[in-house]
Amino acid sequence: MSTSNAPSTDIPVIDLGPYLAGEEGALERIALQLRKNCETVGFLYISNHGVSQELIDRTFAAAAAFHAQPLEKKMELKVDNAMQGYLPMRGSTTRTSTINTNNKPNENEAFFVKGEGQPGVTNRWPNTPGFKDTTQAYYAALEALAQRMLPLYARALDLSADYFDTKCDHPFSSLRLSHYPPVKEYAENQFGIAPHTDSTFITLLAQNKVPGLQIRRRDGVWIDAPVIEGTFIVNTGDTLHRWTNGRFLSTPHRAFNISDQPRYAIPYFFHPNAETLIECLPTCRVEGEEPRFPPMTMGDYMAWFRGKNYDHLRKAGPAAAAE
Ligand SMILES: O=C(O)CCC(=O)C(=O)O
Ligand SMILES: [Fe+2]
Repeated sequence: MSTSNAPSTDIPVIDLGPYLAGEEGALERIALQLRKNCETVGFLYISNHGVSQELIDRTFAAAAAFHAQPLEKKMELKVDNAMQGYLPMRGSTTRTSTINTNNKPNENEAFFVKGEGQPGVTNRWPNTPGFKDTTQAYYAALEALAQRMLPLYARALDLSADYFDTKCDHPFSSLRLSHYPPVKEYAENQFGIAPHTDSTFITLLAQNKVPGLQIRRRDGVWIDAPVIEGTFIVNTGDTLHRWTNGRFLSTPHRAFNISDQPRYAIPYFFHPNAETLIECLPTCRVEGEEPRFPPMTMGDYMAWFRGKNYDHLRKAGPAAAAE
């Protein structure tokens, strides 16, 4: 594994407290901080976000308990065409990545929880104690947080504060509970999760006790993502990148586990509604130029993304991924 010794980039922590408390002027002030970060890094840290450490810890524990089960038990909930359920070890290869030619499967397994009421979704739950209650509470807390952040993104883009609200009021999101077993030595071009940018509007990633996440700076150097207790990492994804005509950056990242213990990650992937059209925002058009990305609904974009990256959908063909 090619870790670097480069010093970590100075990524400021954005304190959401004043905004969440409704303090006057906080929306505009924090929106400006957000804009600066998204135009230069696309990988930010938020503190005072209102999600309890107890719930975060419980969700990590739910991930650990699920993955500790025998394989046959996990396979009873094998991932379906709506991407709900258990994705077996090496069940994905990140082929949509524009930053690396990923040709080896990711050395992780995962369980996906989807929002109830999403097209084609019926969540199936494992019997591990408290799993459903914990993951649903976590899902709901992070969905609410992501939605609270929408006015910040809207103002950062000089749009009315409620611009994204109706476009993201039944989000096409998911919670992923990943397990990366320790790997002493990764093969050439093999990773816990291969270099990629997320498909999302934003991803909310709880801090991990086991290191392994790296981000690629704009100068091409990979650095260990700083671990800052009490913060979430907020990662701009490709949906927001496309929507802003490339103005907001989606930062390349990857993960390994070279520790001697299992590593779990619990990213919440926030997407707009399936039917929302992702088309160059009015404030991001460049005079006299065509937008950089063709318009696409969120649902179509995700069908393309999933059909490429997840083996069971790749084998089933495009119709299955669009379900
Ligand atoms: O394992 C991590 O820390 C990051 C996971 C990730 O980037 C992803 O699941 O998209
Ligand atoms: Fe990611």
